[in-house]
Parts: sequence; C-alpha cells; structure tokens
Amino acid sequence: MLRVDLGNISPECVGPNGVAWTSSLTSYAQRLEAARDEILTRKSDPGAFLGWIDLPEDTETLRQVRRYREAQPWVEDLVVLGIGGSALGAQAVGAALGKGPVRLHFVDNVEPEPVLELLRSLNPEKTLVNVISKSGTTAETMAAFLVFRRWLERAENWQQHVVVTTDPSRGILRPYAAAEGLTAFDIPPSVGGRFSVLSPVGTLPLAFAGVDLENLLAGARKANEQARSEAARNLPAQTALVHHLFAQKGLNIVVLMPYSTRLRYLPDWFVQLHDESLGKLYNREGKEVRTGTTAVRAIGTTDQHAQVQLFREGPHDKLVVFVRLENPSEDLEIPAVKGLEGLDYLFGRTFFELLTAEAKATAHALAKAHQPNYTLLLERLDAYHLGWLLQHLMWQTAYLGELWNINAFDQPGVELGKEYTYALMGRKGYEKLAEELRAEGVG
Ligand SMILES: O=P(O)(O)OC[C@H]1O[C@](O)(CO)[C@@H](O)[C@@H]1O
Repeated sequence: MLRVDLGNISPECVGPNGVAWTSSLTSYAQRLEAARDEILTRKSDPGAFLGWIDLPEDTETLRQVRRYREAQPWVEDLVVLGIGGSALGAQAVGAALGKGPVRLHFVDNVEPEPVLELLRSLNPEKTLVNVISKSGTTAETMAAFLVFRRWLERAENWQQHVVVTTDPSRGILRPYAAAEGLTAFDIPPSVGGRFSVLSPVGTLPLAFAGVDLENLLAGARKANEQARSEAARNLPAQTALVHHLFAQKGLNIVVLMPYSTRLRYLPDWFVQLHDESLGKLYNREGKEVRTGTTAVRAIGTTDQHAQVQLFREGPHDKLVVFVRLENPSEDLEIPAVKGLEGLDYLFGRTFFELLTAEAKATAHALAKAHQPNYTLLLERLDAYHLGWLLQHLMWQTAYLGELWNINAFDQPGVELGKEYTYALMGRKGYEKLAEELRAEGVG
C-alpha cells in the first residue's frame, strides 16, 4: 500500500484564504477529473508522449529483457552509458533493490578521471556495456560509448559485450546496432527519457541487478488504477493538487526527503522528472507563463543535520515531501552497554524505531513552525511499492502539467546549451554558431 499523510499541511496553509484541504479537494474535483480525462484521451497520440502510462502492462517486452539477461550468465559488471532519464531511474531502483551478483556502474558524466578509474577496474571479458540514449545523439553518452567501444576490442568478441537501448528509428545508434549485429532494445517513441524507467531503459540494467521486475510493474499498475479514479480516490491527482495550491501561494521549492539511504538516488530521479517537466516558459497557448517549482534533494536522517535548520527557520518558500517506510525488511536492536546508562532511552529499541521517530519528529517540528509538509508512506521497500511510488510521481507530474496548462513532456530549454556545445566542439554544420560564440567571447 502507498498512502499519504497530509496531517502536516496545516489548514491555514492550504488553499486560498485558509480553505481546508477537504474543501479544496471538493472544489477542485471536477478540474482534476477533467485533467484525467484529457490525459487519457491524449494518450492515443504518440506525439503527446504519454506512452509511459502503458509500460506497466507491457509484459512481452519484459519477457524479452528476461530472456536476454538469462542468455548472459557471464556478466559480472554492467556499465550503463546514459544520462538524465537514460540513467537516473535504473540508478535509483538499483540502489534501493539491487541484490547482484552483477555490479551496476553508471557513466553519466565526461569527467575523465572517474571514467579512467572505472575502466582500470573492469575486466572486458566479464563486462557488458549498455549504451542508452533515446535520441541516440547525446554528446556525453556518445563520447563514453566511443571510449568503451574501443576498450571492448580487448575482449574476444566485442559485439557480445554491447547492448543498445534507443529509439526504434531515430539517431546514430539504431543503424549502427543493425550494421554491427548488436542486440538492441526499443525505447517506445511515445515515451520520453524521464518517464522511461519502466521501459528497457530501466528494466534491462535492473534485470542484471536481480530486481523483481514483475512486481515493479505490478506496483506501477496500482498507481495507474488510482490515477484513473475519481478525485476522492485519486492519490496522484491529490498530491498534484497539494503542490499546485502551495505553488499558488508562492512556495516555489519542493524538497523530496526519503528517510532511507537505499532511496538515496530517488530524489535525483525526481529532480529531473519534476524540473524538466514543469519548468516551462510558455503554456499550451504560447503565452509566456514561466511555471515550475524547484525540486531539492534531501535524505533523512542525514539532512536533518544539514538542511532542516534552513527548512524550519529559513524562508518558508518550500513544500517538504517526506518518504517513509512503514516496515523494515530487517531491523537492528540497539544493545544496552554498561557504563553508558545515559543512553538508556535507546537500550532495547531498534534502528527502525529510531528512524521512524526521527522522521515523525522532524515533520512535526516543521509543521509547528508553519512549514508545510506531507509524507508518502510505503508499506515496505520492495519492488511492488517502489514501482507504485515511481508511477505515482510520474502521474503527479502529468496532473501538474494539466493544472498549469503546459506541455510537461518536452524540454526546449536544454536544447540551446547542446547546440553551443556542438559549436564549441567544432561539429560540422555549427560553424556559424561557433563564430557567433567567439564574437561573444566564448570559446
Ligand atoms: O536519452 P537521451 O536522448 O540521450 O537524452 C538524455 C537526457 O537528455 C535530455 O534530453 C536533456 O537533458 C533529457 O530529457 C534526457 O533524459
């Protein structure tokens, strides 16, 4: 079960003029249900990029991924070459649920030293390289692929050591895979990178990490079920409404703070999902709107000792979202130690009890200071509940896009930086831009 505890969004914080949460939900119910109908109607248009909704139903692709994984028992290290949506989902789920025996590595930056260090630690005969790029053009991923492709020539049959995940027709990787006879998996054209964790972008690396993929998808189907419900039972529409109401009140920062080290990369995945989807200059009618709230990463309890001072006493420009587990997979009892009786309140208690108390205490301390927050509660940390949470957050993002009347599925704002990079690196066709940059003192 995935639940939400809205107890700490104090009534005076929610809705215009102190309207309580239940009244806000009632008054927005029609608008949320219209948003849901709009999303579901638009889903049949591939250009709407809503294909992620159907990924949890795609058990045939999952079977292909499984078959491929079973045919590669020799793999000891899997290197994912990908960035943004082509890496963050697998990284988040792998860190939370990966059991091995295959070690996952993510190369999502072109800083030479860490890449060289990784290469020196790997045995090419035991390494599989999964190059992942929806566009098949991203400079960082392609540069890493060129390096790994050359390095793999040290293996007997390098083609066996590469698996490609890309768009079925666009980009450089697809024809290259066909020409070299490489195994290739599709990223459906209707699925954008940051919504692709349940496609082979995520499932292929996660199959090697020993994640229970059937349950990951089953959990995501529960989120789909809720997201299709009426407003009163529609959890993603409800959390989207909370975000909307606080954004309207000028709270322009969203902190995602799981109380779990295993979930340490979840905020990174969420930051891309939320920021790239919702930070938009224009609305659907082409009117300048500049929407968005800035997602910030935090981990409990670690950031209680780093950021919570600011969350409580700094500007109240944030909505803090806690993620808490209701049950541990294992627990650790704290022993009584003679001579340390000053710590007797801990004797015989468990780590999980302390972790839970810390999370509840922080949430309440923030509420007391009128810093709104709510908590997403996962019954436990397993594939089913994590799949549910991921799909919940994707739906929440889609609902916010509707409430703000923006396209949550494009990212025009990152394109110019890419073009400048091409020009600075001397790519053919970018000579004029390179000249302009030189005239502007960049080069
Ligand atoms: O999968 P690709 O096409 O290499 O893109 C990687 C990432 O780059 C972006 O296009 C821009 O940051 C993201 O939307 C995407 O997830």
